[in-house]
Amino acid sequence: MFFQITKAATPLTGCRRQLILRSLSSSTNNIQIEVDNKTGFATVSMNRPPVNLLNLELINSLTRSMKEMEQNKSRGIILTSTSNSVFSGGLDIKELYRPDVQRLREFWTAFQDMWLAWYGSAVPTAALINGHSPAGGCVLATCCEYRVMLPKFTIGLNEAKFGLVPPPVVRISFKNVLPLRIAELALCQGKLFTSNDALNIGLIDELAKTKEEGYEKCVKFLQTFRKVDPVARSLTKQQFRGKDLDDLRKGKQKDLNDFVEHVTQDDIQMRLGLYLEQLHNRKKK
Ligand SMILES: CC/C=C\C/C=C\C/C=C\C=C\CC(=O)SCCNC(=O)CCNC(=O)[C@H](O)C(C)(C)COP(=O)(O)OP(=O)(O)OC[C@H]1O[C@@H](n2cnc3c(N)ncnc32)[C@H](O)[C@@H]1OP(=O)(O)O
Repeated sequence: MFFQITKAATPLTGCRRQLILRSLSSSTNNIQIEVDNKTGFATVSMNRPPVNLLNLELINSLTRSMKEMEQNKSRGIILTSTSNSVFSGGLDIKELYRPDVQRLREFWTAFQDMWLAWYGSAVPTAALINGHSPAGGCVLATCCEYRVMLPKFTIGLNEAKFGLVPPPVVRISFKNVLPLRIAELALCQGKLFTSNDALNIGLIDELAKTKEEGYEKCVKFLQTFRKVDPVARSLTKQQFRGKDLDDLRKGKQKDLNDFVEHVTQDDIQMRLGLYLEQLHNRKKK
């Protein structure tokens, strides 16, 4: 059992009573889970300040949360973050830079497993994108079935901008949401879309002015399945996503080997080092 249950009012929905489930599995408390008493929907909030970078521990917590909620027969999940300005800053590049190869392998295997768990989840999912969502953040959002985003943030796959080739597991869910031509162009350009542009191309489904409004829109989406048989719903989703999931399951080892080979190249290490430096110095200029 990973979670302890306590009752509390939630910052998300004012005075509505919710069950707050806190992860006990991780000493870092990098995920918070709240279950709405009324709807039975769970809100999973990434909580790794300052910008919810996906390191090995956060990735594992996300996978475990999904498995736990599936076992508990959750009726719907809303993925968001505790930050006011960032949904997730994507992969923690420190995991990729000058890596211990054993940990790098563990890291990428964990990322593959997280993607399989969220993209293939039996439970309906919605992303409440309450901040910037580049790269790995966009992957998580596109694994969900519906996306509601707050204004004036950015979302997209920007890997090409800093010299990385997005691996299949990064591309697939993006391709599942967008027309192929738009997806191809955006990936080749390493483009980050503003919330408005993301709405216009269909990368997100709705805009919301506030987190509370976004939450209500996600709830409304999840409620569209209220009268649908959950097994039929889940099997239908599997029919759409099954090939993508099978391809990764079958190609997992090759994908891992390609990833490690690519990331550990001298040229890629140099680019990663420069990018980290650039991020660190961004605000000093
Ligand atoms: C054949 C092919 C086979 C294999 C292919 C192999 C490899 C491809 C592999 C990888 C795929 C990767 C997907 C990814 O997710 S890569 C990560 C991409 N993420 C980004 O580019 C986001 C960068 N960050 C930002 O733009 C901003 O930080 C922000 C908009 C998310 C938030 O801005 P803020 O102003 O709120 O916060 P900052 O001050 O900028 O950041 C705080 C702190 O965090 C550091 N940081 C930010 N992002 C990262 C990161 N992704 N990794 C590591 N560190 C990061 C930043 O430097 C600050 O730290 P310091 O205060 O400077 O110490």
